[in-house]
Formats: sequence, structure tokens, C-alpha cells
Amino acid sequence: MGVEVTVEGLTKHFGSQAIWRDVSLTLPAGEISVMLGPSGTGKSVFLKTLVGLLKPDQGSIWIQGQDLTTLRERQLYEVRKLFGVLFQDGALFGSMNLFDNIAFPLREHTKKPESQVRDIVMEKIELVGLQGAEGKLPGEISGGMRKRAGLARALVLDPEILLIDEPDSGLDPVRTSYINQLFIDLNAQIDATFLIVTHDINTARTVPDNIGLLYHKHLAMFGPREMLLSSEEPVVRQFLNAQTVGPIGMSEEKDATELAAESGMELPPLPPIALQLGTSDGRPRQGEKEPGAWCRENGVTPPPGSFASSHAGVPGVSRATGTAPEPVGA
Ligand SMILES: Nc1ncnc2c1ncn2[C@@H]1O[C@H](COP(=O)(O)OP(=O)(O)OP(=O)(O)O)[C@@H](O)[C@H]1O
Repeated sequence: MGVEVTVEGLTKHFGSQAIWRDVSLTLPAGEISVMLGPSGTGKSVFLKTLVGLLKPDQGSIWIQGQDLTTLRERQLYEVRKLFGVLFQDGALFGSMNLFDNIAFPLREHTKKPESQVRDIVMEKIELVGLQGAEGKLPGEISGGMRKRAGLARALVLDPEILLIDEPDSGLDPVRTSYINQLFIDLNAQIDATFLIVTHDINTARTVPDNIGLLYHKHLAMFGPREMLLSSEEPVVRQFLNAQTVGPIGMSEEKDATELAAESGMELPPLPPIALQLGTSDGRPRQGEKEPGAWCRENGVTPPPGSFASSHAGVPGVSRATGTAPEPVGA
């Protein structure tokens, strides 16, 4: 379950402003991928392009043998049914209660009888932990609950691909951890392909199977979580470790003088790679890999202390794994 999405040579401009050029990547079926990047690098534009809301200037988006960028509106409408999208603010209708908000796509896009709509809506409400809140208006609940309601709505048509734009925006760290856990549990349950756009480094370090980084109008890197977390590539290293030393400046790329001033500066060592967040009931996920597997298969020595159980308390450490694997590279 879940479908693969392959992007080839995707380029997008708004007028003369280039957003990104030549983006190529594959979102593996059923896996969770995260897209990172400084503000304004076009992460939201990327999500909207994937779902066909924006047209790229060049390139292809392959899903189930069809290139989305060449489809007519009618065919695109059909392919769009594969997607569920959770927009940044939940995009709920303020005058509708949560039940009606969540039921909206079912009533719009299907001819299901109300009894069936009710069953599906209540099932999704339970899935996101909002039982009892279905009669409330969006303005009467917290930001975290609104995100959950938006997620339930994104799920009612049983998507194969779930696109999630900054789920942590406006949430405190504890609520962010809860919603991250929900994504992991949900991924295990529905096996859809997830793409999450986030600024939250802890989310990026502990939730996904794959990480991508958009920077300076291109895709700097995309690959398995362990590949990016062990990478010495300056942009990737700077971004994933939230450092000021590196090529990324306050508003754009640093210039030659700024970079020269940093030459010889010693960077702190790469932090250990934490265990990936596990499901809360211990059930395995389709995209789950053994901790350290990518590093071993690729002859990469992970930072000392990686995948160690002594990182209990580090957000994202699996609660379900029970016994942690032997630390690698310690
Ligand atoms: N419909 C549009 N028309 C013209 N320009 C747009 C449009 N949508 C986005 N842009 C521009 O594209 C650029 C990228 O915007 P986008 O919202 O995708 O960035 P982002 O990486 O998601 O940023 P943030 O992390 O701050 O949310 C911005 O300069 C934005 O102004």
C-alpha cells in the first residue's frame, strides 16, 4: 500500500523569480519523508506542485505510470483523489463544526449515504484522538486539535499519499511530539506515503525514513535519514544541526568574505543519531529499517553514541523497541 512518487527535473518560476530548478527525487511507497529548507525556499510550492495545484515549468511527476504534469484537468481530478493534504493552518471552515468539516470531502466527492459518511468520519475522529470534540467549532479548540481535525479531514478519502505542511507551526514541543507520534502510528496503520514539510529539527532527526533539503533554489540532498544525519556536506550539516557556521547566512547564502572569516573555525562534532521514533503499540512500519543499517551498508561510521539506549529522554527515542540495539561507533 502507499504509492511511489517520482519527481524528475522539476523546475518552478513565478515570473522571473526562480523558486527551484531541476529537483529530482523519489518518495518511496509507504515511507515517511521530510522536506526541510530555510524559509522561502519553496517547500510549500513543492507540495502544491506535487498535488497539481501549481504547474511546474519543466519536469515530471510520476505516479502509477502517469506524469501528473501532462494530465488534463479531468484526469488530474482522478489522480488527486490519491492525495490527502494537511495545510499549515488546518484550513478548516470556521462556521462548520468538526464533524461537518471532516465530512466535507466525502459529501463533495462521493455519493455515500449519510450513515456511511457518519461511520467514516467517526472512525477518522477516533484515529486522530478527537472523540467527543466533533460538535465543536474550529474557533473553540486548541491549535493542536485543529491540526488533528485537519488531519482527519485529509484522511477521509483514504489517501495513498499524505502531504503535510508544517504540522508543528504554532504548537508547543509537547504537542509537536504528540502529533509526530500520531504520524508514525498512522503510517503504520494506513501504509500511505508521507511527505512532511517542517522547520522542526527534532522532527526531522527522529520521525522520517528519508530527509530532503531545499536550499538556494535547488535540492541540496535527499536520501535515507541516516545518510543526511551522518553527512559532512556543509549545508546539510549546518541545517540539520541548527548552526550559524556554514554556507547559510541570515537572509541568503553567505558571501565570500563572510565564509573566509569562518575558515579555520572548528565545528562541533556531529551529534549522535537518535533512534527513530517507533509506533506506540510496537507494530512495525512498512518503511522501518534496522537502526544503523544504512550506515553499515554504506560503510559510514555514524557519530559516536548513535542508536544508543542511553539516549532515553531524547525526544523521538522509540518507546516500543524495548531493547535498544548495541550503540554503533561508540
Ligand atoms: N502563488 C504565488 N505567486 C507568486 N509567488 C509565490 C506564490 N506562492 C509562493 N510564492 C513565492 O515562492 C517563494 C517560496 O514560497 P514558499 O511558501 O513555498 O516557501 P517555504 O519554503 O514554504 O517558506 P516557509 O518555510 O517560510 O513557509 C516565496 O518567495 C513566495 O513569495
